Amino acid sequence: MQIPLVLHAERLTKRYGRRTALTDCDLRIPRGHVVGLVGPNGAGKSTLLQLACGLIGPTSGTLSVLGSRPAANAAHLARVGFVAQDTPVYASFTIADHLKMGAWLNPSWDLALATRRIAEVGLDPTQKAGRLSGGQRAQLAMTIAAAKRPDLLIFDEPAAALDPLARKGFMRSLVEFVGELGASAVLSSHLLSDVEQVCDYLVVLCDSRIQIAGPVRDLLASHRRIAGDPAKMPATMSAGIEVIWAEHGHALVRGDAAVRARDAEPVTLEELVLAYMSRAAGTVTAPRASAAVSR
Ligand SMILES: Nc1ncnc2c1ncn2[C@@H]1O[C@H](COP(=O)(O)OP(=O)(O)OP(=O)(O)O)[C@@H](O)[C@H]1O
Repeated sequence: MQIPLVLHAERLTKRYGRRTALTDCDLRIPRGHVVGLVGPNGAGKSTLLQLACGLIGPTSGTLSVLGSRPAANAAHLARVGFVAQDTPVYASFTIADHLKMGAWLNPSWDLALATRRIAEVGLDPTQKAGRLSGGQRAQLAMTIAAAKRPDLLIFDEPAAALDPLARKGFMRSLVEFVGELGASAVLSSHLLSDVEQVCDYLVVLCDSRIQIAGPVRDLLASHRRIAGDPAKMPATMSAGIEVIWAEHGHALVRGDAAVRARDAEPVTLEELVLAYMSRAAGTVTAPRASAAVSR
């Protein structure tokens, strides 16, 4: 039986004039995950999320979301909740106005869920949204997205401007919403600790290209850190080991042989992400071993 995909991209490319934001991206992300989308500034993360919401169209290649073209019709739009980078709200509307507007715009609106969450996070429904703090605004934007009862929640760095405590509360709410709705989620973030805390699937995007994608557990299981002189590593590597990144006498390597290698140590999610980001940025100090492992 084929597992339904939440995002399926094939050779997805997006150009803005002469600038390329996404290049030949292939992705097959099964439903039921909380996906962490990470990469440096300008990597193409927001572009990918905006394509998934149907806010922009691809230059070439294809992307399907929950099995359909993004924003294919009203019914499909209702299945996707989006929280944008700046968590926009209507400044002169109260929180209660926002909930009323949500009910008016969304056929599947869950007013009980929205009202309960607003109370749980300590917001006053009569307060004007323009007077909310960044953290409160983020909670309101997430509540509105979740009260649509979507199958997919998309977050574009919504917690970036929040202090650590507000971010913790936001992340907890995110996990609770996903659990309560039985939804999938995609979250772009620069904060690897957040990704580590809530995501069970990772996509690393650098310089417009997917570097690696997969369930966090599988990725951690297939990579190791080994000690040695990076300059000599390719010569000492056996077939089936790919050097992702090497520096300061250590290398992050991938492959079955790497996992079995003597003295190989487990890697953290942060080490894994930084290794792929360093490689994409061209700061690799050791060349790849000849027997590269396919993605
Ligand atoms: N509307 C636009 N017009 C022209 N270029 C754009 C536009 N939107 C994005 N870009 C360019 O596309 C590339 C990818 O941008 P994008 O915003 O998707 O990256 P990002 O990974 O989300 O970055 P950040 O982490 O800084 O938010 C960048 O080079 C950016 O300058």
